[in-house]
Amino acid sequence: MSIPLEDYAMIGDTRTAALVSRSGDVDWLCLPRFDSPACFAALLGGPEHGCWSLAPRGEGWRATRRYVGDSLVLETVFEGPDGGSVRVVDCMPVRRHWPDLIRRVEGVTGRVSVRGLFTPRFDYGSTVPWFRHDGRRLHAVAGPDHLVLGCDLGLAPPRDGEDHVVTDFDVSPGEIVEFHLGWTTSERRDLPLDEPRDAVERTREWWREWAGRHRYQGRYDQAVTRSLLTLKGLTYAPTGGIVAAPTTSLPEKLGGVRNWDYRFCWIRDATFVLLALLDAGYREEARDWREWLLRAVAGTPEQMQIMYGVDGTRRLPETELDWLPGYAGSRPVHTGNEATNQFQTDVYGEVMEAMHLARLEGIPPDEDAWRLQRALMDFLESHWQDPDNGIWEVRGPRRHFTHSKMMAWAAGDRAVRAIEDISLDGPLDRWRRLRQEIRDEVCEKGYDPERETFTQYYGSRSLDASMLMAPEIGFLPADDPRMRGTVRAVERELTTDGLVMRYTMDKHTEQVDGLPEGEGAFLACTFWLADCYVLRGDVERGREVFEHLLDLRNDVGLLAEQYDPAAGRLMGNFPQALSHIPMVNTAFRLAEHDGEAGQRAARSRKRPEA
Ligand SMILES: OC[C@H]1O[C@H](O[C@H]2O[C@H](CO)[C@@H](O)[C@H](O)[C@H]2O)[C@H](O)[C@@H](O)[C@@H]1O
Repeated sequence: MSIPLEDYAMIGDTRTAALVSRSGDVDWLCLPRFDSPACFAALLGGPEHGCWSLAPRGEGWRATRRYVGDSLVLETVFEGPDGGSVRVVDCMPVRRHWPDLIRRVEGVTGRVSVRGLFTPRFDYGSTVPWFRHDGRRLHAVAGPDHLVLGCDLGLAPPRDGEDHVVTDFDVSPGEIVEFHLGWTTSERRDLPLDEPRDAVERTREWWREWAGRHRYQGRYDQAVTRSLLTLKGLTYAPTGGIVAAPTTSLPEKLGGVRNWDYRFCWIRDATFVLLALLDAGYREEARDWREWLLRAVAGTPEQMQIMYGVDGTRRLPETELDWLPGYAGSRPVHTGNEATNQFQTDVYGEVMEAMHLARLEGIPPDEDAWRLQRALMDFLESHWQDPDNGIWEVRGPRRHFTHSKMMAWAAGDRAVRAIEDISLDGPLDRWRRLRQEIRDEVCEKGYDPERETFTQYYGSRSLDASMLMAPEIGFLPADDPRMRGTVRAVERELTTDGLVMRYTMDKHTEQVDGLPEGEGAFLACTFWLADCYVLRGDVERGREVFEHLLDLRNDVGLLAEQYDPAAGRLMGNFPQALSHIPMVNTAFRLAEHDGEAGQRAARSRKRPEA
């Protein structure tokens, strides 16, 4: 049985990220960037697929861990049955040149025997490297990759016939042993590794300074700060792109086939991150993301994709890694994502919203931005009536998804507002008419008056929790009877143990999404339900849902995409931006009601039209 996702923590350097387990194993790390092949892939198999463990020897050790202050520096304390204890500090210095990972072991009490077991496997666990010892450091090389491992104790080369490196040592109180792992390309013979001692402190300080700049002030400060740090950790600094999660193929159902690669930039997810960061006051990241977007989508609007690689790469072919058994046996394991080629109307609304808010927030204008927006509107005017794959990226036939049309309305609305509020130049009357036409159609075809709810797609009886976003985007106020009815329907038909499934799962599901049914409750949808309560004035009910979600975070404050209420486990890729974004949003919303924070971005002042 695989290690529960709850047992993992993320460390990262804003270019890639590693998952470290509670028992001291680095089980996932892609180098040099998020979407590179993993050199430690035990997460999706076993230690033989790449793992670096560092922990006290023997049985009976109890681990407690935390991030050191507001940082991505992880500290795990192991306490032994005989009173001995040792602290392991893990971090990835925010990168200047080469990616590196530091693991520091500190003796706390007693004399403790520690074992390091270094088993790199390149290309997602498939390639055993050649090891070389240069008298000081250990080198593991294969194909394009070269890992360099240093340790102030010195390291022995692997023993004959062995393809891993064992380091046994003892530490007493106050003693420190540091390991420093760097990556470079294989043609380089060596790597100038930084002096690690103060790298840990510098890394901690870098994150502390970043976290200290947000403007949330309220009772959920710790949760908000951790979510913001996680979102920053999912940012690819060189380009401003933001990945949906640092992992691939963590299943939406244990043993299931819904296993996808999330190490890419979805326009939708990245826009939501941007809005949360803007709310929190991070304008630099917002500006970088806007620049990334403008570069990524450059070209004709017909060619705009719903996701790109971190550097704007367009082709992300979906392939199976058939040698990996998968997390808890969940196969296939994928790299790349076929959803790249889908048509999803909502992204036009998200781009229009992001650009509009960036302006309202005073992000310095970019002359290409409005030109791009006008081109997108031209495209949307003749394509909003096309069926699409929807927010959930169904792999079944395209349909008229109600959420997609609502987001087309949002695109029209932001285009109109850009002219009305900011005096940009455009066909105001035409866009006003378009906006009205879409609204009328959605309210007629996407709403079931008999059941008093918006439905998943025109004419269907299925429900979809994405409808809960209608008040947030300004389509209808939360206390509109149609929204109240939709909330009742979601409570009745999509909610299990207080958590919301994203859409109706029944015998028709496979026809709609093209995949066998079965997955956990979708955490972002549950936050959206909380938002609906708060927005219509049921603040305590919203708070209850929010605090229930807070309880699902693991001990270091991280959430996956989904939660399986029956198994009591986090499911899906981890940690997931789409879950941490609404954590920030809902906390801001509650803070406004509590009178705790009045400085949220302009977005909160926007009120839906009836
Ligand atoms: O469930 C099928 C789809 O699942 C993935 O998409 C989900 O994750 C995306 C990234 O967070 C999110 O934007 C989308 O709304 C989610 O449904 C997967 O990437 C798709 O390939 C898959 O069809």
